Amino acid sequence: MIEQLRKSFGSVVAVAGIDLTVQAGSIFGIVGPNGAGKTTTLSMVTGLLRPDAGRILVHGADVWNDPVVAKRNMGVLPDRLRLFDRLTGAQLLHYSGVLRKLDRATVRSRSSDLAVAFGMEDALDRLVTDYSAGMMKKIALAAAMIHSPRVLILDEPFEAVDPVSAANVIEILQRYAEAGGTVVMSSHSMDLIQRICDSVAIIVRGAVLASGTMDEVRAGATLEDRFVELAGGRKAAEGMEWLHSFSD
Ligand SMILES: Nc1ncnc2c1ncn2[C@@H]1O[C@H](COP(=O)(O)OP(=O)(O)OP(=O)(O)O)[C@@H](O)[C@H]1O
Repeated sequence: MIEQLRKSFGSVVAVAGIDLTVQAGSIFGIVGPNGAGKTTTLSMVTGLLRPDAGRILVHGADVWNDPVVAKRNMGVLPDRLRLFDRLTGAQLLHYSGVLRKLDRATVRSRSSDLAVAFGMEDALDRLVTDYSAGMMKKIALAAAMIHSPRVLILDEPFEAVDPVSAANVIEILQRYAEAGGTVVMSSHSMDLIQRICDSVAIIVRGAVLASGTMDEVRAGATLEDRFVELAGGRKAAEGMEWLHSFSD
């Protein structure tokens, strides 16, 4: 649950008083135009960025007053991946599990399950720094899941991920939610959010313009149409004639 969350960077108001309630066992999507405040919101929710005001409760624990308990319940895929990329994929999963107090045997068996699920069996012995963008995303996602948290907070989880891997990840997330896990994810893919999320919030200029179940927010239209309508519509491609005048 997020209550009256606010954050400014100098004169830029990134998050202007956001309230959201996410039901346990649901997949909740956050969508919004570039610069709307999605990453800033998720960074505050995961304890990476201190809010100017507001409160975030994760299964009853306040992220900023009771961080150890709140963070125990969370698996996080941050926006800009800052991975320990001089490790191999296997080592990264190992340390992610051990830091979460899993024993070595559990880490080993979960790592191999995750490698199969994410199609990364052949990559685990290679350095993460040599991975492609999509592979980095997948290993970071695997690392976020290894301790079986109650809540997964995923910033753009499908960016750069190929369609087969994305389908596998979607199935994993759906089964996780059916078992009672909660997923909060941001994405620019309207089709994907519409297809897999139970509930959604549309954030524009740091404020929630619509939130609720997918059907409530869509209100008979597609999510993409509602998004474009609320985000201020499309700009006509006028005044760019120079682009068609080819400089050669
Ligand atoms: N560390 C920072 N310092 C200064 N301004 C910031 C910082 N982080 C974000 N902002 C500003 O806050 C606003 C919201 O940014 P944010 O990254 O949350 O947007 P977003 O919705 O995640 O966008 P995108 O879809 O492009 O990832 C933007 O105007 C951005 O320039």
